[in-house]
Amino acid sequence: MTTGTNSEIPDNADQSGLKRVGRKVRERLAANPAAYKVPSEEVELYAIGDFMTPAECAKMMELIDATAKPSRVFDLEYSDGYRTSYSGDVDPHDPFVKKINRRIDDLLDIKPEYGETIQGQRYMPGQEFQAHHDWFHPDTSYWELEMKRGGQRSYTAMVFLNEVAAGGTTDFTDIGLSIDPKPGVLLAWNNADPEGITNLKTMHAGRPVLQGSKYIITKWYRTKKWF
Ligand SMILES: O=C(O)CCC(=O)C(=O)O
Ligand SMILES: [Fe+2]
Repeated sequence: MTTGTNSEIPDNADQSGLKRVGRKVRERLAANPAAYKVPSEEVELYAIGDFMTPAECAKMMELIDATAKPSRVFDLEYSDGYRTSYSGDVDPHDPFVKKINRRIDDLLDIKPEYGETIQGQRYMPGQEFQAHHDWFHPDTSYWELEMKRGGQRSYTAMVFLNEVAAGGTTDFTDIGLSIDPKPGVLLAWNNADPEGITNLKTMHAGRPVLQGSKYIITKWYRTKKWF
């Protein structure tokens, strides 16, 4: 991994971009009394309560259901054992989705063009998203392509849309933090450390839903224009 201090070394790991986005979000959220910084030395993580109203959560869940194929066979075929939830893009041109999208951009003060489209996820009992990092690992087949189409994933924003009867917590497995889904709550975390180095400690999982269902939206930001 390069440090970016020597201009002859290309910043392949996107350190300067990650550092820049991280700083900007930090400044923005520090000035927002509604943003609660989750106490951790290792991961920069914030929670914002009531980011979406109950009516907005209900509407988003309807959109997720509308894009989700109801068939269980489809779900089984879709699943790769790693992320077993239904997952799909909600229509980015839908005026309501656009409104929520703009609100997240504004909350974090990240350029709208850095943002990937909002993803909806629906977990039924037994479904989960096993421990992973949202940032791209350099040893993967898609790393080079992704670096060219927006750079590294800088920030993650995620909103819980409903109360889960049992299970479905979001666990940051390396720092021993477990977060209960609370409708309307937005979580946002920096995938890098303040120096712009991708942070191993951001390892997290969507634990299996045991009872009921779990709906969330996720939005990932890059360090450059995403396309
Ligand atoms: O479902 C969760 O709690 C985690 C989702 C997640 O990690 C993601 O969408 O990247
Ligand atoms: Fe994730």
